[in-house]
Amino acid sequence: MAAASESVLLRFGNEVAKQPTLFSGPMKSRFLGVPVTSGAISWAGRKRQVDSRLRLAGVRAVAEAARVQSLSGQEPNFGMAIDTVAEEVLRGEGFSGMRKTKLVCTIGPACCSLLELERLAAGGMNVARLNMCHNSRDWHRDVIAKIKKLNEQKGFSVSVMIDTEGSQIHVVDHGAPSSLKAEEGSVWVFTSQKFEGSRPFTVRANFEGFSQGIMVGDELVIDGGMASFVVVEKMGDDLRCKCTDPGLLLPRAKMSFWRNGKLSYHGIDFIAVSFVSDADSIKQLKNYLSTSSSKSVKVLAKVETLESLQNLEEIVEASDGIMVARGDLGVEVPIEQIPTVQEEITRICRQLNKPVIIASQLLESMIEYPTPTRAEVADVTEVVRQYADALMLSGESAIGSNGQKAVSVLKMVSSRMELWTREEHQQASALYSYKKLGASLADRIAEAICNSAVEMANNLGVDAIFVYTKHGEMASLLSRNRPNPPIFAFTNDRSVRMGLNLQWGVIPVLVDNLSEDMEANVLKTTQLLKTKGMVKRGCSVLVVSDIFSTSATPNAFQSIKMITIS
Ligand SMILES: Nc1ncnc2c1ncn2[C@@H]1O[C@H](COP(=O)(O)OP(=O)(O)OP(=O)(O)O)[C@@H](O)[C@H]1O
Ligand SMILES: CC(=O)C(=O)O
Ligand SMILES: [K+]
Ligand SMILES: [Mg+2]
Repeated sequence: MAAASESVLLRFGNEVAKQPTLFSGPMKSRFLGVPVTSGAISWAGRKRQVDSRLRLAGVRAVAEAARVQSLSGQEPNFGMAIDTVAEEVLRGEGFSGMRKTKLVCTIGPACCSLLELERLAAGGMNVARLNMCHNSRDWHRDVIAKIKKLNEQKGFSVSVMIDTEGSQIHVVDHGAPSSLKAEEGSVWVFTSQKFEGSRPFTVRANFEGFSQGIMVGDELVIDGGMASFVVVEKMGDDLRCKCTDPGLLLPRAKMSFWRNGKLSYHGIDFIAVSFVSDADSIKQLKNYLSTSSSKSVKVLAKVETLESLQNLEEIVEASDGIMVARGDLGVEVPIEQIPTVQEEITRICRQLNKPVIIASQLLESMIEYPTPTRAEVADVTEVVRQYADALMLSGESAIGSNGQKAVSVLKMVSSRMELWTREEHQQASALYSYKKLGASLADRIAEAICNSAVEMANNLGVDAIFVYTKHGEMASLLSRNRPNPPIFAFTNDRSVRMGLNLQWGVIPVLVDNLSEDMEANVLKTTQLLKTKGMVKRGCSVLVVSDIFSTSATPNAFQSIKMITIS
């Protein structure tokens, strides 16, 4: 057999071991015999850390003999979709050119044409944010359609986030202590009259003029789509509304009106909820979504009030991610506290394995001027140093005249800081992350495997991590460790792919099919990447998976394996 590549396969059973059995006996030397590409540092010393971490985690590793594996032989008709921007970078600069910090751009009048959107996507936008506070729903629907078109026709992978209306919208309350279900066809009165307790089918709005300008036929949307009504009658300032889309009415829900056509949630990947105060509203929205056709939509909580800071951990736990909305937050808390609050939120999100976006005023001056201030560059640099998942542009892209340029500034500044942490502070930051992270999540096995995999990847100096993942969980756990090499997450679930667009260092790749045979998955995907010129001979890759290993091992197995591209 030609020694095209040598690999070691480590299999981790799902049960917790009583005895640490890792790396004992002959396996040790075989393992140390893995051909390692440049960058492997002091492996023998580091191995002890890997050992002890895995022991601590109680993971039993069944090490298989080192095997020679040839990655030749192509599978016909195996489809794979990877963002065209990532593809270009890979071809040109290789794995080391991949940016880790993700970019969110708010879409507004300055960038809503197909051409402008394409420029933003080509410039590196990973997620497009649509703020429901502005413009009509037809406008939003049109932008979403354009993004979908670009993804389909030009090979981009831009996720869509809608940001529900915030301070501008009305808060309504039905007075009952918990949520009420609005059934389809039921008729409710929305009133600004104050009353104690609750009245059947009555919801009060917090603002007297809430119905001004509203016409019969308008649509009333609760919490960005939790439930919808159509206005059937105006009675003075009150509105009689019939439920058209059943759902839950939370105490203190947010209400907005729509006219002419319905905002379709089709194709939306994230809902960012403004002015979240506790975990309940997030839980209820997620619960509602889970019973609707929008199951896979991820719910992000915007932290922008004092209350949300007081309930931070429960909010982070309940949501699929956080946006640090520094604009409104800066109104609620003294602005000198924003930097420390931001760092703390970022830390908690990473600890609890939830992506975090830092938003507002990152490059504010660029709304008008073509270059950022030094202070803005320092701010962005600090966000990247704190290892936030994503940076967000607001007015810079939505209404500014230098949107593309602002994106390229974010890209440059983040790439620079990422390189610096990688090369110059590699060890220090690795130690920092380990001390801080610890084992804190529910799935401690997966967590321990991913922590160890990242330590291995960093120490072995591999060029990339490939993770084969059904639900994205392992990809996100790897990302949480902020590894030096980029993480390619292969999944056969479109919504998993779009959801991972927000995660630090993850390049989601959609594949036709993930087999239970890991060898086949690795072979097919690697071969295809090679054929497309995206990986080169000699690259070393650490492979992690949460997919069944072989038919001989009927239980779910997770594995770590190192391969060298032949
Ligand atoms: N779809 C849009 N149409 C018109 N203007 C927009 C649109 N989206 C954003 N803008 C403009 O860009 C500015 C910044 O946008 P952004 O959505 O971040 O506002 P924001 O008020 O900070 O958000 P939020 O209301 O969620 O706190 C807004 O003040 C608004 O003037
Ligand atoms: C983005 C946002 O909502 C804020 O900064 O307030
Ligand atoms: K908003
Ligand atoms: Mg806000």
